[in-house]
Amino acid sequence: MQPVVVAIDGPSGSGKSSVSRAVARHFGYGYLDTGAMYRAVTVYCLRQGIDLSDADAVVAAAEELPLGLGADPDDPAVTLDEEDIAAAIRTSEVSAVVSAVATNLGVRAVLQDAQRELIDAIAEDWGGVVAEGRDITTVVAPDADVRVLLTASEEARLARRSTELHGSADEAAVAATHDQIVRRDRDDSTVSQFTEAADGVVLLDTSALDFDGSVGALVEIVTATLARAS
Ligand SMILES: Nc1ncnc2c1ncn2[C@@H]1O[C@H](COP(=O)(O)OP(=O)(O)O)[C@@H](O)[C@H]1O
Ligand SMILES: Nc1ccn([C@H]2C[C@H](O)[C@@H](COP(=O)(O)OP(=O)(O)O)O2)c(=O)n1
Repeated sequence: MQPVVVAIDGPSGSGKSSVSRAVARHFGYGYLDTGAMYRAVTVYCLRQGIDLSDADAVVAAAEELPLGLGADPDDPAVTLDEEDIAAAIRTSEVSAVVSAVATNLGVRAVLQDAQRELIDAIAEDWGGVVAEGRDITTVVAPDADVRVLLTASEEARLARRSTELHGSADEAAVAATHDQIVRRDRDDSTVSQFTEAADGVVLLDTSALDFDGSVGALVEIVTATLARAS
């Protein structure tokens, strides 16, 4: 059996990470969070005192990054030199500046190459991989067996992230989340196209779905696409 590659893209708060992990678990596949790689470069630069606006220095950091990524959807470990940085990459400080790294085209080239290798290796080890990010369906793995753009309305995405970070989706909490969703997507979309489904990419809008409904819908798309191809 050929290993299966499932590519998922989408804007912030659409549910890429959580839904992709659940879908990987369902099929027994490995999981790759490509956003964690941009975040890890950011943490590394902040710790080394590298100015994020110094494009060449940030590319050099991406090239020498001592990164470890676990593919287990139940425990997607992220390490730098063996140190667990899973929490460090998710701080608001990192979320606020990660787009400066993600819009560095030299960094993107380095990480995209690494992601292609990881996708092949994880798919081989696990029989399949669910890889998620912003440019997986279009640039990193355009030949993936299943390609899905996971979206949700800005309102739904703001409410989800706000609930996750602040435990509420009231007006103040949503306002505090605005930069993380709206400004960051605007910056990120200058280098990747993740607002409209490219040719051959299935659009899954989860605005009206709860978490389990989103997982079920994605499982159905994967199952149907693989059945059609066999
Ligand atoms: N369909 C959904 N309905 C409600 N909440 C969801 C749904 N999908 C994801 N979530 C929740 O929204 C938050 C953001 O999801 P996440 O997977 O981090 O999105 P992304 O990786 O696209 O930024 C998480 O707390 C997640 O549990
Ligand atoms: N394939 C990818 C993955 C992430 N990025 C960028 C976009 C984001 O600003 C950062 C972090 O991505 P991540 O998926 O962790 O972000 P969110 O979970 O949506 O908050 O990296 C990218 O440009 N290309």
